[in-house]
Amino acid sequence: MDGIRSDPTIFAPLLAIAVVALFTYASRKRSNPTHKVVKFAEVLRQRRPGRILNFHCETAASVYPQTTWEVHIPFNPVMHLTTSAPNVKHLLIDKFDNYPKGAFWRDTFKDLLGDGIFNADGTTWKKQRKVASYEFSAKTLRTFMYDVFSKHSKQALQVMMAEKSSPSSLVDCQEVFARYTLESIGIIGFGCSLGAFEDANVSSSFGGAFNLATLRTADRFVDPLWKVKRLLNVGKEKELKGAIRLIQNFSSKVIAERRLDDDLNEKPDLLSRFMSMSKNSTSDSNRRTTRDRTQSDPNEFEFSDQELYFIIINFVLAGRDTTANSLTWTLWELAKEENRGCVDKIRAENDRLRSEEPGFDGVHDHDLISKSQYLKCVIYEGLRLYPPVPVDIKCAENNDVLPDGTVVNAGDRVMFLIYGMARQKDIWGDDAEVFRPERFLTTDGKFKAPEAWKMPTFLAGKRTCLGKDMAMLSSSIMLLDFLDGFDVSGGEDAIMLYDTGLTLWSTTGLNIKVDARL
Ligand code: HEM
Repeated sequence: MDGIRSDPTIFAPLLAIAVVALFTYASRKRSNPTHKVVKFAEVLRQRRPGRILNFHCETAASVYPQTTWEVHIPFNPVMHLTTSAPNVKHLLIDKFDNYPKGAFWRDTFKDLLGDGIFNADGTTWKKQRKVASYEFSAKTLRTFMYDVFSKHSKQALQVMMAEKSSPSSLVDCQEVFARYTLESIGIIGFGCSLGAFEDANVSSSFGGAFNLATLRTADRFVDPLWKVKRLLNVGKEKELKGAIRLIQNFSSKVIAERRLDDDLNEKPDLLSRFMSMSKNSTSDSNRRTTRDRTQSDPNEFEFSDQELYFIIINFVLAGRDTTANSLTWTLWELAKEENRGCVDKIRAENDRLRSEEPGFDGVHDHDLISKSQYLKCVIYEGLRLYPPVPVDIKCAENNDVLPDGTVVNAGDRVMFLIYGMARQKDIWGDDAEVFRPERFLTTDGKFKAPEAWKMPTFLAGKRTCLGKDMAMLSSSIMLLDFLDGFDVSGGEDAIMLYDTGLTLWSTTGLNIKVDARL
C-alpha cells in the first residue's frame, strides 16, 4: 500500500472517492429513525476472531425489544441486521422472491464461486438445484456417501492416533475433521483424493488454497475498496487471485481427465454425474434417462468445463468447511466435564440399537444411524449454538416492511444473525446459551427438528441447504466412531476463537485430550 500512497495518480482519485462516499454516507435519509445505527468503524474494530459475533449479540441485547438495527457501509446501501425469527421467515419463505442473493452477493463471490448454485439466482439457480437434487437422493446417501464417510472416518481416526506424538499430548480435533471432510468431499465431488490423509497439514495445497480463498472473499464484505484493490492486484486481493488460480489449475486437470473417461456412467461422484448429463459427454444412455425423468428442455443439462468447475467448487465449499465446523464445536461441548452425561447417553443409545440389530458385526450401518435419535439431538444442538454459516445476507428487490416494522428500501441488504438467534431467550428460553440436546427430544424419545426459520442453520424455504442429510450422516458416522473408540476430555480448558470468515472455523483449533477406550 505504500506504493499507492506515494503515487498521486492513484492516491488522489481514491481520496476523492472516499470523500464523496463519506458525504453520501453522512447525508443519508433514515427510513427507520428509531433504529440504532452501529458505526461501520466500530464493526471493523470488533471484527476479530472470537469477537464479532458476540458484538452482534451484545448489540441485539442493547436494542431489545427492537430486533433490527443498521450498519451503514460507505458506497453501499443500508444493511439491516436482525435476530428476529419472524423476519427470517418473511425473508426466506413468505417473501422469498423479493429477497434474492442479489448483485452485491454475486459480485463478492463471483471470482471464487462463479455462477455455481451458491451464487446464482433465478433460472441459473433453478437449473442447478434441480440437477443436484437428483444427486442427493436418499439412495445415494444410503450407498455411495455412506461408504465414503464410513471409510474415511476410520481412516481419519487412525491417522490421528498414528500422528499423536505422545500418549498424553493434546490432539487438534479440528484438523482431524478438516481432513475427514476434505477427503470425503474430494471423492464425492471430484471422484478423486485430495491427499488430506497424506499431508500432516491441511493448510497446504488444495485445502490451504481453499481456506485462503474463502477468508479473503469474506474480507470483501467489509472492504468497500476491494474492487479497486482487485484492479490494482494488491494486498488481500492479490492473495485471493493466487489461491483461486491454484484451485482452478487442480480442478481443470481433473475435469480434462474425466472428459476422457469411458466409464463415466459407472462413477457416482458429482463431477461424473453432472458430466454424464451434459451433451459433451459420451454417455447417451444416461443422458436419456435423466431427460426422461424431467421431460424438460433438451439443452437443460449441458455444462461447459467452466460451468462444471464452478458447480463442483460450490459443492466443495458447501460440504467441506460446514461439516468440519459442526463436528469441531460439537465435540468441544462433549469434551467438557459438564456434558459427560451427553456422551454417556450417545453410547447407551448406540449399545441399545446394536443389541436390537440381529447379527450386528461391529460396524454401524445406515439404518442404525437413522435410528439414533439422541445422537441427532446432540448434532442439532451443536448446529444451533455454533451454526457453521453464522450470518447470511439477502438483498431486497422492492420496497418492503419486515414483520417487526423495519422499513426496507429496494436495494437494501438484510443480514440475519444465525449465531445471534441461537442465543435469544425469546426463541429458546432462559437456557438459550446452554448446550442441552434434550431440547430437541420429544417425550416419547424422538428427535424433533425445530421450525427451520427459528434455527436457520440450514436456511429455510426454497433455498434450504441441499446437503443437510449428507451433513447429518457424515457427522453421525464420525461422532459414533470417535466416541466408540475414544474418550475425550479437557474441553473446558480448550481456547476456542471462531474466525471471521464465511464459516465458523476455530482459529485456535480444538486441542483436547483424546484417549483410546479400554
Ligand atoms: C453442517 C453442515 C452444513 C450446514 C450448516 C450448511 C448450511 C447451509 C446454508 C446456511 C446454506 C445457505 C447459504 C446461502 O444461500 O446463503 C446452504 C446451502 C447449500 N448447501 Fe449446505 N450446509 C451444510 C452442509 C452441506 C453439505 C455437506 C453439502 C453438500 C455437499 C451442502 C450443500 C449445499 C448447497 C448445494 C447449498 C445451496 C442451496 C441453494 O442455494 O439452493 N451443504 N447450506
